[in-house]
Amino acid sequence: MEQKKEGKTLTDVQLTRDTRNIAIGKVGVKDVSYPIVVMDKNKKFQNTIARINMYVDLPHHFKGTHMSRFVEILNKYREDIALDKLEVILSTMKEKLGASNAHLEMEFPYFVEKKAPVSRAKSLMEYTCTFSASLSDQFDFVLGIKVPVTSLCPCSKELSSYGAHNQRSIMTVQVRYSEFIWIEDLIDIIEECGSSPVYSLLKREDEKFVTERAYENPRFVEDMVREATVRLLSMGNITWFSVEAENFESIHKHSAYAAIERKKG
Ligand SMILES: Nc1nc2c(ncn2[C@@H]2O[C@H](COP(=O)(O)OP(=O)(O)OP(=O)(O)O)[C@@H](O)[C@H]2O)c(=O)[nH]1
Repeated sequence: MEQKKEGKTLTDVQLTRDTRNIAIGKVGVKDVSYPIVVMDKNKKFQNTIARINMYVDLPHHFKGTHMSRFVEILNKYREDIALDKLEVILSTMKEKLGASNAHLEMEFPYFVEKKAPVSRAKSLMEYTCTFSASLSDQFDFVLGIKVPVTSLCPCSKELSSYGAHNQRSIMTVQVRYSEFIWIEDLIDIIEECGSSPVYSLLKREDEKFVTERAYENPRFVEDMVREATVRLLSMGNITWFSVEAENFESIHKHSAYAAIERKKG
Protein backbone atom coordinates (compact mmCIF):
# COMPACT_ATOMS: atom_id res chain seq x y z
CA MET A 1 0.00 0.00 0.00
CA GLU A 2 1.54 3.36 -1.07
CA GLN A 3 1.82 6.06 1.62
CA LYS A 4 2.96 9.72 1.48
CA LYS A 5 5.64 11.37 3.64
CA GLU A 6 6.53 15.06 3.22
CA GLY A 7 4.77 14.98 -0.16
CA LYS A 8 6.82 11.94 -1.28
CA THR A 9 5.33 8.52 -1.93
CA LEU A 10 6.53 5.86 0.56
CA THR A 11 7.26 2.91 -1.69
CA ASP A 12 6.31 -0.50 -0.35
CA VAL A 13 9.70 -2.08 -1.03
CA GLN A 14 8.57 -5.46 0.29
CA LEU A 15 6.08 -5.75 -2.59
CA THR A 16 8.63 -5.10 -5.31
CA ARG A 17 9.56 -7.99 -7.58
CA ASP A 18 12.48 -10.27 -6.84
CA THR A 19 14.01 -11.85 -9.92
CA ARG A 20 16.17 -14.58 -8.35
CA ASN A 21 13.30 -17.08 -8.53
CA ILE A 22 13.91 -18.37 -4.99
CA ALA A 23 10.97 -18.96 -2.66
CA ILE A 24 11.59 -18.70 1.10
CA GLY A 25 10.34 -21.40 3.48
CA LYS A 26 10.28 -19.37 6.71
CA VAL A 27 10.54 -15.61 7.13
CA GLY A 28 9.24 -13.44 9.94
CA VAL A 29 9.98 -12.16 13.43
CA LYS A 30 12.04 -13.97 16.08
CA ASP A 31 12.26 -13.49 19.83
CA VAL A 32 9.28 -11.24 20.39
CA SER A 33 8.44 -11.08 24.13
CA TYR A 34 4.71 -11.15 24.73
CA PRO A 35 2.36 -12.11 27.57
CA ILE A 36 0.50 -15.39 27.11
CA VAL A 37 -1.92 -17.50 29.14
CA VAL A 38 -1.28 -21.22 29.81
CA MET A 39 -3.80 -23.70 31.21
CA ASP A 40 -2.81 -24.68 34.74
CA LYS A 41 -3.98 -28.01 36.23
CA ASN A 42 -4.41 -26.55 39.72
CA LYS A 43 -5.14 -22.85 39.19
CA LYS A 44 -7.10 -23.09 35.88
CA PHE A 45 -4.67 -20.72 34.12
CA GLN A 46 -1.26 -19.13 34.55
CA ASN A 47 -0.02 -15.86 33.08
CA THR A 48 3.52 -15.97 31.75
CA ILE A 49 5.74 -14.28 29.15
CA ALA A 50 6.78 -16.11 26.01
CA ARG A 51 9.58 -15.54 23.54
CA ILE A 52 7.70 -15.89 20.29
CA ASN A 53 8.85 -16.70 16.75
CA MET A 54 6.39 -16.18 13.89
CA TYR A 55 7.18 -17.23 10.34
CA VAL A 56 5.42 -17.64 7.00
CA ASP A 57 6.55 -18.76 3.56
CA LEU A 58 7.23 -16.13 0.89
CA PRO A 59 6.69 -16.72 -2.84
CA HIS A 60 9.74 -16.22 -5.08
CA HIS A 61 8.44 -13.08 -6.79
CA PHE A 62 8.14 -10.88 -3.64
CA LYS A 63 11.17 -9.02 -2.27
CA GLY A 64 10.06 -9.16 1.35
CA THR A 65 7.40 -10.09 3.86
CA HIS A 66 5.50 -7.50 5.93
CA MET A 67 7.19 -7.74 9.31
CA SER A 68 4.89 -5.28 11.07
CA ARG A 69 1.84 -7.45 10.43
CA PHE A 70 3.14 -10.27 12.66
CA VAL A 71 3.21 -7.98 15.67
CA GLU A 72 -0.14 -6.46 14.67
CA ILE A 73 -1.59 -9.98 14.81
CA LEU A 74 -0.09 -10.62 18.26
CA ASN A 75 -1.57 -7.33 19.41
CA LYS A 76 -4.98 -8.28 18.07
CA TYR A 77 -5.03 -11.42 20.24
CA ARG A 78 -3.15 -9.88 23.17
CA GLU A 79 -5.89 -10.50 25.74
CA ASP A 80 -5.82 -14.25 25.28
CA ILE A 81 -2.85 -15.69 23.45
CA ALA A 82 -3.41 -19.26 24.60
CA LEU A 83 -3.31 -22.83 23.29
CA ASP A 84 -6.86 -22.70 21.96
CA LYS A 85 -6.06 -19.55 19.95
CA LEU A 86 -2.98 -20.86 18.14
CA GLU A 87 -4.88 -22.15 15.12
CA VAL A 88 -6.80 -18.90 14.62
CA ILE A 89 -3.57 -16.86 15.03
CA LEU A 90 -1.87 -19.04 12.40
CA SER A 91 -4.85 -18.72 10.09
CA THR A 92 -4.75 -14.91 10.50
CA MET A 93 -1.02 -14.96 9.70
CA LYS A 94 -1.70 -16.89 6.50
CA GLU A 95 -4.48 -14.51 5.53
CA LYS A 96 -2.78 -11.19 6.41
CA LEU A 97 0.53 -12.20 4.86
CA GLY A 98 -0.88 -14.02 1.82
CA ALA A 99 1.06 -17.15 2.79
CA SER A 100 0.35 -20.83 2.28
CA ASN A 101 1.87 -21.91 5.57
CA ALA A 102 2.51 -20.29 8.94
CA HIS A 103 4.58 -21.23 12.00
CA LEU A 104 4.30 -20.09 15.60
CA GLU A 105 6.90 -21.04 18.22
CA MET A 106 6.69 -20.00 21.86
CA GLU A 107 9.12 -20.67 24.69
CA PHE A 108 8.00 -19.70 28.16
CA PRO A 109 8.65 -20.33 31.86
CA TYR A 110 5.90 -22.32 33.57
CA PHE A 111 5.73 -22.62 37.35
CA VAL A 112 4.54 -25.68 39.26
CA GLU A 113 4.16 -25.86 43.04
CA LYS A 114 6.25 -28.71 44.40
CA LYS A 115 6.53 -30.20 47.88
CA ALA A 116 9.90 -31.33 49.25
CA PRO A 117 9.89 -35.15 49.68
CA VAL A 118 10.13 -35.35 53.52
CA SER A 119 9.49 -31.91 55.05
CA ARG A 120 6.71 -31.23 52.48
CA ALA A 121 7.99 -27.63 52.31
CA LYS A 122 6.34 -25.95 49.33
CA SER A 123 8.08 -24.00 46.60
CA LEU A 124 7.62 -23.04 42.99
CA MET A 125 9.67 -24.88 40.40
CA GLU A 126 10.26 -23.31 37.00
CA TYR A 127 10.08 -25.46 33.87
CA THR A 128 10.84 -24.20 30.35
CA CYS A 129 8.04 -25.15 27.99
CA THR A 130 7.51 -24.77 24.25
CA PHE A 131 4.48 -24.63 21.97
CA SER A 132 5.35 -25.25 18.31
CA ALA A 133 2.38 -24.91 15.99
CA SER A 134 2.05 -24.69 12.23
CA LEU A 135 -0.75 -24.45 9.73
CA SER A 136 -0.56 -25.37 6.06
CA ASP A 137 -3.60 -27.40 4.99
CA GLN A 138 -3.58 -29.04 8.41
CA PHE A 139 -2.91 -27.78 11.91
CA ASP A 140 0.06 -29.32 13.71
CA PHE A 141 0.97 -28.81 17.36
CA VAL A 142 3.91 -30.03 19.44
CA LEU A 143 4.16 -29.49 23.18
CA GLY A 144 7.69 -29.46 24.62
CA ILE A 145 9.00 -29.40 28.19
CA LYS A 146 12.50 -29.32 29.64
CA VAL A 147 12.65 -31.20 32.94
CA PRO A 148 15.77 -31.05 35.14
CA VAL A 149 16.59 -34.23 37.08
CA THR A 150 19.53 -35.67 38.99
CA SER A 151 21.37 -38.58 37.42
CA LEU A 152 23.84 -40.83 39.24
CA CYS A 153 26.21 -42.98 37.19
CA PRO A 154 25.68 -46.78 37.61
CA CYS A 155 29.22 -47.47 36.41
CA SER A 156 30.76 -45.05 38.91
CA LYS A 157 28.68 -46.59 41.71
CA GLU A 158 29.75 -50.11 40.76
CA LEU A 159 33.47 -49.31 40.51
CA SER A 160 33.99 -46.92 43.40
CA SER A 161 34.57 -47.96 47.02
CA TYR A 162 32.45 -44.99 48.06
CA GLY A 163 30.47 -42.26 46.30
CA ALA A 164 29.39 -42.09 42.66
CA HIS A 165 29.51 -39.17 40.29
CA ASN A 166 26.18 -37.48 39.84
CA GLN A 167 24.94 -34.35 38.15
CA ARG A 168 22.02 -32.25 37.03
CA SER A 169 20.58 -33.48 33.75
CA ILE A 170 18.02 -31.96 31.43
CA MET A 171 15.42 -34.20 29.86
CA THR A 172 13.59 -32.61 26.92
CA VAL A 173 10.32 -34.20 25.88
CA GLN A 174 8.20 -33.20 22.90
CA VAL A 175 4.81 -34.75 22.17
CA ARG A 176 2.01 -34.70 19.64
CA TYR A 177 -1.26 -35.91 21.12
CA SER A 178 -4.85 -36.78 20.24
CA GLU A 179 -6.34 -35.72 23.60
CA PHE A 180 -5.22 -32.84 25.80
CA ILE A 181 -2.25 -33.53 28.10
CA TRP A 182 -1.46 -31.45 31.17
CA ILE A 183 2.08 -30.07 31.37
CA GLU A 184 2.07 -31.15 35.04
CA ASP A 185 1.37 -34.80 34.12
CA LEU A 186 4.20 -34.93 31.60
CA ILE A 187 6.58 -33.42 34.14
CA ASP A 188 5.62 -36.11 36.70
CA ILE A 189 6.32 -38.86 34.16
CA ILE A 190 9.69 -37.47 33.11
CA GLU A 191 10.81 -36.85 36.69
CA GLU A 192 10.49 -40.60 37.35
CA CYS A 193 13.12 -41.30 34.68
CA GLY A 194 16.23 -39.90 36.33
CA SER A 195 17.87 -40.96 39.61
CA SER A 196 15.92 -38.31 41.52
CA PRO A 197 13.76 -35.26 40.75
CA VAL A 198 15.22 -31.79 41.30
CA TYR A 199 13.61 -29.31 43.74
CA SER A 200 13.90 -25.60 44.35
CA LEU A 201 13.54 -25.99 48.14
CA LEU A 202 15.03 -28.78 50.27
CA LYS A 203 15.45 -28.85 54.07
CA ARG A 204 18.16 -31.06 55.68
CA GLU A 205 15.93 -34.15 55.93
CA ASP A 206 14.97 -33.73 52.26
CA GLU A 207 18.60 -33.41 51.22
CA LYS A 208 19.48 -36.70 52.97
CA PHE A 209 16.48 -38.34 51.29
CA VAL A 210 17.23 -37.20 47.71
CA THR A 211 20.94 -38.01 48.03
CA GLU A 212 20.15 -41.57 49.16
CA ARG A 213 17.35 -41.96 46.64
CA ALA A 214 19.68 -41.04 43.77
CA TYR A 215 22.30 -43.51 45.10
CA GLU A 216 19.71 -46.31 45.23
CA ASN A 217 18.51 -45.44 41.73
CA PRO A 218 21.54 -45.05 39.43
CA ARG A 219 20.76 -44.20 35.78
CA PHE A 220 22.80 -43.89 32.63
CA VAL A 221 21.65 -41.35 30.06
CA GLU A 222 20.44 -44.36 28.04
CA ASP A 223 18.34 -45.59 30.99
CA MET A 224 16.67 -42.19 31.22
CA VAL A 225 15.46 -42.01 27.62
CA ARG A 226 14.43 -45.70 27.73
CA GLU A 227 12.44 -45.20 30.95
CA ALA A 228 10.72 -42.21 29.34
CA THR A 229 9.98 -44.21 26.17
CA VAL A 230 8.34 -47.05 28.14
CA ARG A 231 6.05 -44.51 29.85
CA LEU A 232 5.26 -42.42 26.74
CA LEU A 233 4.49 -45.54 24.66
CA SER A 234 1.94 -46.62 27.28
CA MET A 235 0.03 -43.32 27.04
CA GLY A 236 -2.75 -43.87 24.51
CA ASN A 237 -3.28 -40.16 23.82
CA ILE A 238 0.31 -39.57 22.63
CA THR A 239 0.67 -40.05 18.87
CA TRP A 240 4.34 -39.03 18.49
CA PHE A 241 7.14 -38.14 20.85
CA SER A 242 10.82 -37.36 21.08
CA VAL A 243 12.81 -37.51 24.28
CA GLU A 244 16.37 -36.34 24.88
CA ALA A 245 18.58 -36.50 27.94
CA GLU A 246 21.72 -34.48 28.49
CA ASN A 247 23.86 -35.17 31.55
CA PHE A 248 26.16 -32.29 32.42
CA GLU A 249 28.83 -34.67 33.63
CA SER A 250 30.54 -33.74 36.87
CA ILE A 251 33.72 -35.73 36.05
CA HIS A 252 33.99 -34.75 32.37
CA LYS A 253 34.13 -31.45 30.60
CA HIS A 254 31.52 -32.67 28.12
CA SER A 255 27.94 -33.95 28.43
CA ALA A 256 26.57 -37.46 27.92
CA TYR A 257 23.57 -37.43 25.55
CA ALA A 258 20.85 -39.78 24.28
CA ALA A 259 17.67 -39.33 22.23
CA ILE A 260 14.72 -41.45 21.08
CA GLU A 261 11.90 -40.48 18.70
CA ARG A 262 8.79 -42.59 18.02
CA LYS A 263 5.71 -42.19 15.88
CA LYS A 264 2.89 -44.42 17.05
CA GLY A 265 0.41 -46.36 14.96
N1 LIG B 1 10.71 -7.64 4.88
C1 LIG B 1 11.62 -7.10 5.73
N2 LIG B 1 11.26 -5.99 6.44
C2 LIG B 1 12.17 -5.51 7.32
C3 LIG B 1 13.43 -6.13 7.52
N3 LIG B 1 14.09 -5.43 8.46
C4 LIG B 1 13.30 -4.42 8.83
N4 LIG B 1 12.13 -4.44 8.14
C5 LIG B 1 11.09 -3.42 8.29
O1 LIG B 1 9.85 -3.84 8.72
C6 LIG B 1 8.98 -2.70 8.55
C7 LIG B 1 7.56 -3.09 8.40
O2 LIG B 1 7.27 -3.53 7.10
P1 LIG B 1 5.76 -3.70 6.63
O3 LIG B 1 5.06 -4.64 7.51
O4 LIG B 1 5.74 -4.05 5.16
O5 LIG B 1 5.22 -2.22 6.90
P2 LIG B 1 4.07 -1.41 6.25
O6 LIG B 1 4.25 -1.32 4.76
O7 LIG B 1 3.96 -0.14 7.02
O8 LIG B 1 2.80 -2.30 6.59
P3 LIG B 1 1.68 -2.83 5.58
O9 LIG B 1 0.97 -1.64 5.07
O10 LIG B 1 0.85 -3.71 6.47
O11 LIG B 1 2.42 -3.62 4.51
C8 LIG B 1 9.55 -1.94 7.36
O12 LIG B 1 9.93 -0.66 7.81
C9 LIG B 1 10.76 -2.76 6.98
O13 LIG B 1 11.84 -1.99 6.52
C10 LIG B 1 13.78 -7.28 6.75
O14 LIG B 1 14.86 -7.87 6.85
N5 LIG B 1 12.83 -7.73 5.86
